[in-house]
Amino acid sequence: TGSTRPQRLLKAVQKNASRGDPQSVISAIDRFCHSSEWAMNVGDEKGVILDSVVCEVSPGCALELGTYCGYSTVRIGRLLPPGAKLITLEFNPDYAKVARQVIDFAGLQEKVLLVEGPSGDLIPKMKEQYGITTFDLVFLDHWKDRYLPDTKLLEECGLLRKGSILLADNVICPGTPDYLAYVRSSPRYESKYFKSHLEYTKVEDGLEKSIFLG
Ligand SMILES: O=C(NCCc1nnc(-c2ccc3[nH]cnc3c2)[nH]1)c1cc(-c2ccc(F)cc2)cc(O)c1O
Ligand SMILES: [Mg+2]
Repeated sequence: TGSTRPQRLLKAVQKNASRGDPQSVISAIDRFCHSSEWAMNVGDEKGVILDSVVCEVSPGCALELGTYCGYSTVRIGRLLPPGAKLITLEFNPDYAKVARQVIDFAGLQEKVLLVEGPSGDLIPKMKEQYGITTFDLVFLDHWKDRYLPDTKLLEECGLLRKGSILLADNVICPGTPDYLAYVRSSPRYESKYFKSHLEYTKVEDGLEKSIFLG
């Protein structure tokens, strides 16, 4: 049987990147997506905005919802301060299998914990199972209809503190209208839109950065 797109993306990393060099992994995936097959990574243009927020927050503890092939996991992981941790949740076992190999190839396995399962079940277990108090940064990039329920779940589980940053991908395309309305209208968030484009295309998309006010 044929390979899947994530498997072909992984082959491109193994062929064109250097083991232990996260930037070469990022470049290999971007080259693959620009010149061979589109894939739903946050991409190079929105990736620069993601990088700037990660550097600004310099999180001791970060959460990613939606690993896919691990592209944004590597982008975030390579910028974490020493001793910091990134937990990334993935529902699809085939995506997780590829992502683990991409994260390992980049040499970031000590900083990143990939957990398989549905976010709705895993978020309430974060404190007891992974010893999390609160997340300094949350990157939302999973199913677009899960952004709002999972944000409410993070609030209810006491996983956000005054100043925690939520950064959401795809708020225009495919779009997350209920999430956007919530963070932009709630007095508990200060929200800002970063206009960009859907990865590897000219279609409009953007990231929404929301500060939890407690
Ligand atoms: O669906 C997306 N991303 C989500 C994948 C995923 N990868 N993992 C999950 C998961 C879902 C539950 C989960 N529960 C716990 N972990 C979970 C992970 N979902 C996505 C789609 C597009 C896109 C745009 C235009 C198009 F024409 C077609 C597609 C662009 C993007 O940047 C995306 O991020
Ligand atoms: Mg996305």
